[in-house]
Amino acid sequence: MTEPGRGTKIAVCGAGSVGSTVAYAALLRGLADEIVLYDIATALVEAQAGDLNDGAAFAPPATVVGSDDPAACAGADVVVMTAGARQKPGQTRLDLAEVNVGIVRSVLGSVREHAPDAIYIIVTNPCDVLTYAAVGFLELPPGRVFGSGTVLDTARLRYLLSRRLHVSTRSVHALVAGEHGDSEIVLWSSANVGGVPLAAYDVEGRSIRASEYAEILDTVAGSAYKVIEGKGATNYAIGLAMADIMSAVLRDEHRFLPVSTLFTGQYGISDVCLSAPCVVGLHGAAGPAVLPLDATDLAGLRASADALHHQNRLLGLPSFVGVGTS
Ligand SMILES: NC(=O)C1=CN([C@@H]2O[C@H](COP(=O)(O)OP(=O)(O)OC[C@H]3O[C@@H](n4cnc5c(N)ncnc54)[C@H](O)[C@@H]3O)[C@@H](O)[C@H]2O)C=CC1
Ligand SMILES: CC(=O)C(=O)O
Repeated sequence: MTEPGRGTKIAVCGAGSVGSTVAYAALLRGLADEIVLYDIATALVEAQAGDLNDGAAFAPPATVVGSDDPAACAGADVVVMTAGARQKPGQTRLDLAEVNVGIVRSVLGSVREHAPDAIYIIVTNPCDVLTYAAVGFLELPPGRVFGSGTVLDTARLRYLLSRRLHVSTRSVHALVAGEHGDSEIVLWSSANVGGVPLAAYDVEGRSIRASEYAEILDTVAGSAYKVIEGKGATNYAIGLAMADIMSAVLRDEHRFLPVSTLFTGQYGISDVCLSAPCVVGLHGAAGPAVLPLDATDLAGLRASADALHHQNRLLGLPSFVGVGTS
């Protein structure tokens, strides 16, 4: 592992709820020496950076810069894309696709000129569609462009299962895969608690029955809708999730994380970005790894891929298989 925060630079595009919370979480974790917030809203981005710098006495040493100039992202090791429209109550993530494809293309098109060697992580929704688009137009090897994917959804699932089973979230090993959105699935066949397969887990009368799976998935997939209904946006959990992903990159942790990457035949899925566990480190995201799934999980993953594939075609995104794979 590399030392954290030695000459490292993170650039966060978009200084709204998500971008500012990602910067805050990165600051508290001591992930970089310099954190740049870039946004077209000049007053907002300067205010967010000023507010974060005012907390310097309480965090590991780092400088936060706020700028409306993409050149401020020059030399970044990691670029996090959060700029763009967010869901209004009742909207799905896919409803944002058309407007956000244009924003991601214009923002990352200019940032790439200044940060050609960075790892690019897409958070803006719909995360998988935008990751697919970005893999194409950034023309970088696919592993250097990936989406935050279902890392957040997986955290939501682990939290929910941990409450029901009265165990630490850290002892729950269960993954959400597929779309970061309505067609996501839980990989029930590989879920375990403290090494015990979830289906066989029964401690102090606490267990999860297969009959509860659908309701648990609904709760996990509905989590963002509920938060957005109440406060207009989600920001804290994605901020923490992004700090974890950036730590895996900058500290070269080689961690398995369910991030969104271009599939090239894994699970019989090609030419679409969605989440399955990938090894994340300084190189970006390698994979996805192919887990032994049962027929139900495999069918669910393929159905999620089909939904995203359909969306990519509706948007007229060209097929990018073979681009930047060297
Ligand atoms: N992947 C995930 O797990 C999650 C994704 N999101 C997504 O993150 C995105 C951002 O959400 P919020 O921060 O809540 O929205 P927000 O509205 O608070 O912030 C968006 C920011 O983007 C900036 N922006 C817009 N166009 C720009 C451009 N062309 N260049 C530079 N900056 C530009 C705006 O000025 C604004 O400050 C949304 O698409 C949301 O759906 C949110 C939570 C979780
Ligand atoms: C908004 C969103 O994508 C989430 O919180 O999952």
